[in-house]
Amino acid sequence: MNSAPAKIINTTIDKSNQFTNKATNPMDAFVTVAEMKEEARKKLPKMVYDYYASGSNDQSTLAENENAFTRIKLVPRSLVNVSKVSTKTKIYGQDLSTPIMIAPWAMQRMAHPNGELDTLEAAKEFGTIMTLSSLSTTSVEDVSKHSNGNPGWFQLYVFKDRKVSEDLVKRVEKLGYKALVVTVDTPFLGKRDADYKNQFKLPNGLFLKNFEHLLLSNLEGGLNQYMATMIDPGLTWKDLEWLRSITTLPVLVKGVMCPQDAAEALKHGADGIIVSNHGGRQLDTSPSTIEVLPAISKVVQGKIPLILDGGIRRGTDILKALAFGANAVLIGRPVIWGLSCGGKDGVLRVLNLLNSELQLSMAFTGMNSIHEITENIIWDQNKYIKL
Ligand SMILES: Cc1cc2nc3c(=O)[nH]c(=O)nc-3n(C[C@H](O)[C@H](O)[C@H](O)COP(=O)(O)O)c2cc1C
Ligand SMILES: CCCCC(=O)C(=O)O
Repeated sequence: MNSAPAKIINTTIDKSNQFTNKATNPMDAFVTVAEMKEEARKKLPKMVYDYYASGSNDQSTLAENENAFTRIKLVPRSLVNVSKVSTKTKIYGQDLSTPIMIAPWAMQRMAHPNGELDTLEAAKEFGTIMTLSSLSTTSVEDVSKHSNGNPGWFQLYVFKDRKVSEDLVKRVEKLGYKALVVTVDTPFLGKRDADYKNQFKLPNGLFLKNFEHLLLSNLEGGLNQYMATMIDPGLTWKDLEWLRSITTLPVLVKGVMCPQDAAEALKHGADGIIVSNHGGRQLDTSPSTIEVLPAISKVVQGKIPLILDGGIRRGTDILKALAFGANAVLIGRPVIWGLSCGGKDGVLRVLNLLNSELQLSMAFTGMNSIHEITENIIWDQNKYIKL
């Protein structure tokens, strides 16, 4: 018997952040980040999809980033007035509609012709911040111009030739970027097997736009060789002081996975810490980010903003990160899939889905605002048996 094709029900999210079945945009057909990933897989060339999706080696950290969230249980609370749940928050004095920000990810024009510009538009429309990668396929100048001089944050890879990095820092400071995110987990690029097999290279017509003038903009020798040639593996904590001396922008350190490194970051004047294992793309078999967050939060003690990324695919994941001490989260792959599926509208859909799920899970745990969220909403058998 032939069964009729399943009817697609488009689900939109209304002003009070509830899911309803009124379609307004084709992107509303997607109800989960996982569905958007599957659509992106079908749409993108294999070489591009593999580069975006891959983790390093056996991809066990990539999987663990997601699985660790599922193992953590939340405690439902009843009869708390949750008629006015708000996800609003602030970072460095800037108002945000959500604690969800957009992680730096390289080469966005492989996902959509408008690349970084569409991601930025979605971030701004939603009331959040995008961090632009050093390795963008749109220049820092064009991104800034597109946002009327308010482009968000900038991610810095420190080059062997310090002058290249110093010039870039000066450029972004002048162009209105509001913070520098220095990535410290990439002295070399992790071994992502699929990129070797596919002999990854930038598709014709795309370039690393920030370095065109230096002839550092093509990747003919492959990603690993490019990074090994350009990036300084000799970077140390002392260089954080150098970086702070050449800019007035807040400097966040991205790629901290151990409490001792968090202490070093504080000692050397970091203005923020991003707990990250680079989305499972660097040291395989390192722990998930949510697992190490409590120990790092204990060191940071709220002195500077603490942000987590890695494996966030649901609103409940965000709630758990906030409960363990993060002030905000970054999302990487969900945005990649959103941009691939529908440009700006696709990224907006991802932000809407995750924020609505976050809001719903806040209501179920009796939380009305971001700053009320503590570890008390995490199920801990020992704690509850003792009560
Ligand atoms: C395709 C891709 C490119 C990335 N490029 C950069 C980059 O240029 N700079 C950087 O600091 N991190 C980069 N990252 C890491 C992300 O900023 C972030 O740490 C990671 O994606 C978070 O994990 P998630 O994808 O599970 O959300 C990249 C990640 C991916 C998947
Ligand atoms: C040469 C591209 C490196 C960008 C990056 O950080 C990543 O792919 O994880």
